[in-house]
Amino acid sequence: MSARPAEAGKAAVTTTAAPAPGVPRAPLAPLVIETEGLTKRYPGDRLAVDGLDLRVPEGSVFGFLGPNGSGKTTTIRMLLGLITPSAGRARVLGGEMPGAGRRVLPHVGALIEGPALYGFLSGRDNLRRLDAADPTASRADRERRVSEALDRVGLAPAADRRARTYSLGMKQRLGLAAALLRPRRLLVLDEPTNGLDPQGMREIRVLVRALAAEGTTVFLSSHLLDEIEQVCDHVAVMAAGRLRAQGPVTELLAARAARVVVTTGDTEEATSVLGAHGVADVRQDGSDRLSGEPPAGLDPAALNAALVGAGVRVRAFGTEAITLEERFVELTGEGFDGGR
Ligand SMILES: Nc1ncnc2c1ncn2[C@@H]1O[C@H](COP(=O)(O)OP(=O)(O)OP(=O)(O)O)[C@@H](O)[C@H]1O
Repeated sequence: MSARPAEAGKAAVTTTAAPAPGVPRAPLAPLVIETEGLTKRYPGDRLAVDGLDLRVPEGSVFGFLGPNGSGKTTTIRMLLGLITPSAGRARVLGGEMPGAGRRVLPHVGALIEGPALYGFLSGRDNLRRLDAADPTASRADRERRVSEALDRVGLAPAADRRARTYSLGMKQRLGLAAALLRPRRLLVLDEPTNGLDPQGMREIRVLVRALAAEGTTVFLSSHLLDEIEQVCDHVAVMAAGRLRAQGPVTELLAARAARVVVTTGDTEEATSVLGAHGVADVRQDGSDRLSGEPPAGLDPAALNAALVGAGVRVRAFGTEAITLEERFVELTGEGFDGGR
């Protein structure tokens, strides 16, 4: 028998890079989602998710990023016990899914593939109906719960309009209100801003941030890098059913050296000096601008001195941090729709 949700995941920890000697390790957050070798093979031998080891720390806003078809929805369906894995295991709030679903799922709010709403009912009546379908929700408090959930997502002014008159963003927010009818430890949102205009996207982002600030862990899938950059502190990158990287966004960027950038008219000579010092992937970005990846441990100042020493007339020299977008393209081998 696994631990109760309230105690869930206490033994599990996130793995982070080892601290420098003498630097105390930061306390590690318990995990709210942890999978091991999670795999889904659909009939016809289509491997949608392949050996996924996912670790989602409590309190994080965790971005599950990957191009369309990379296995995000399939993973979410397995996490929520909607489909059975072909292999591996998934633990959510300390409970093994799908077996622990009854105990775990009341603590998990989910929004997948758009909310199931009745267009002819008002937003408020939709929530009343959903609340009434929850056997653990007391009737006496229903009106209060429904009003609070509508307030939460900023829909109180439109609460008594029919849902079919709502914009897509309002419908998404109503779906979120449904997920928030009771307090949740974890919110799982599958592409929550899909199809929304910039205003609708902003509304969802504000809500996600507010929920995270209250301590709810938010697991959010997206194929939009922009969205992940703006709200998430942790990220996992999927491509073709496999996990390419995961961890705090800052660590993911730090794992890769900045590029050196040299501005000079002597591009040929500079290219050969850079090459001789092990700078890889040297690119000429303009008529007088070169950039490349320095080897680990190479002091940029020494490289600058070497260029000058070789007679290269250096007009500017510096390093340039890699962007999240460049890092993800590297990890997945595919471009992302930046949503810009
Ligand atoms: N029920 C199914 N039967 C067979 N193949 C499926 C099924 N559902 C998904 N797939 C396939 O599994 C792969 C992963 O799909 P999935 O929907 O999990 O990806 P995704 O990253 O969520 O993409 P999207 O954002 O487009 O939904 C795709 O190749 C998809 O065609």
